[in-house]
Amino acid sequence: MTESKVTVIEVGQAVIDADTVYTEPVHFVVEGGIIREIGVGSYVPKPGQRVERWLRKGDRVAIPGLVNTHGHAAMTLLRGAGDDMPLMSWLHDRIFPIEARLTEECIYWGTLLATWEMLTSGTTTYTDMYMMMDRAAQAVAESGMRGVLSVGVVGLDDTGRENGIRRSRDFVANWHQACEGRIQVTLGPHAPYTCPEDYLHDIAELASELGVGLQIHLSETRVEVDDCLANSGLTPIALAERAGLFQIPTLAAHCVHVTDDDIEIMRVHGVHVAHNPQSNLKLGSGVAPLPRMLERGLTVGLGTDGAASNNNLDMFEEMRLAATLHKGIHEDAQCVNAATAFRMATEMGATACFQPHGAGVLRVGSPCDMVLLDGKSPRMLPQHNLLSDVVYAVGADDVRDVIVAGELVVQNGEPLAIDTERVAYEVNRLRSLLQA
Ligand SMILES: N[C@@H](CCSC[C@H]1O[C@@H](n2cnc3c(=O)[nH]cnc32)[C@H](O)[C@@H]1O)C(=O)O
Ligand SMILES: [Zn+2]
Repeated sequence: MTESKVTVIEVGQAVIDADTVYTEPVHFVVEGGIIREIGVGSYVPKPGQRVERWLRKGDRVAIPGLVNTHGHAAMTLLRGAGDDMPLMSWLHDRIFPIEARLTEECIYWGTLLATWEMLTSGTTTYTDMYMMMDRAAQAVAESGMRGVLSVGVVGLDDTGRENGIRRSRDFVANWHQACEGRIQVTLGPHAPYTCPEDYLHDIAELASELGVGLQIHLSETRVEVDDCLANSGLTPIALAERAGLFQIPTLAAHCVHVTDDDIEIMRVHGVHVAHNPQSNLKLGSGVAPLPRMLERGLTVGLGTDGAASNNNLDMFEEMRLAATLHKGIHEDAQCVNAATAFRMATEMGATACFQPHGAGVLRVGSPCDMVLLDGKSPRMLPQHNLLSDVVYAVGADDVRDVIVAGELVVQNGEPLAIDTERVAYEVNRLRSLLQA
């Protein structure tokens, strides 16, 4: 009989999913990056079983890794470069001119900075849509993080369109399912106001040929919707449907200014949504009708967007905002409860960004993507309700250890595969280049 080599993780408490909490010591047996067994108390190895690694973390609380369903990682280099501006002038007057100066090394170091910030604040899976994405993928591969990555494309001229199709095709070939499936690739048409309808159709055809999904910004601002209606007589959602986009598994970021008809279109086609409450507030875009989208059965995850429109990548903040903002807007304290916000930041977010069934929870058969919180944090006391503490009290500062695909990637707050001093040096060097 071949010997099985397993990792055992023993913790003081665990939130398995939004409905299941262990408030006494529990162990997880992990093999091949997958949770094979969960049990109360310490683990007793089976005959013929060798425990290769034993993480004894009795003062930790395990939760599923958080899932950031929308962002542009290397925009960490643009953090603080453009504040207090609405989306369109922010993009055209501040962001695009700086992005024109970005180099391959900017994308590599900016993405590595983002993985450092995300991993140490409890995010184990994120999505990306940016440029020079081979260097971003290299950083994600090195960091140990799980990524759903796309080449952002715009189609405002023929050269850009052909170039975008070629870069997208190459990126899928080079990186889809890389690092034993830790990296997945989708297509990334930027938005309906930068990708004409026929180009969106070409992108949908390419996605169908390559067998991948896509991510796109939709109905983020009132201006976007009004312009789209004026130009095509359709909302951005209806235009995306007419372009054939929703024949492809689609993750639509923002969906702030959507009508009931738009939500019905998204429901019928199974369009997933990335809700980015902090970015929508900071850019003055508005507040998405999250309760209505959830009521109608849409799959909605949470995202930070880029660090230039947030300005951090903290999913605990995004989760708490999702659980409180809509209560205030609707004057209804039962709106988007703790379990719903937690589910959006984990299980539903994983589904939204095309992760396999079982991702985003700590059940048997799930990928072992796990965050270990400091069980001795004052924010965990007196613990009337552990899930409530995780959503309404705990923060990124309480993250101690992080495991992705069964591998320890953060220990006592330090990322194990990222040279943080070198990242800080390079990012500061590049900031002066971008400021020039
Ligand atoms: N401009 C890239 C293609 C798009 S990458 C993704 C783009 O989305 C931009 N972006 C970041 N946040 C948002 C947002 O909230 N709405 C729309 N675009 C955004 C970001 O600055 C970047 O230009 C190129 O020419 O290769
Ligand atoms: Zn975005």
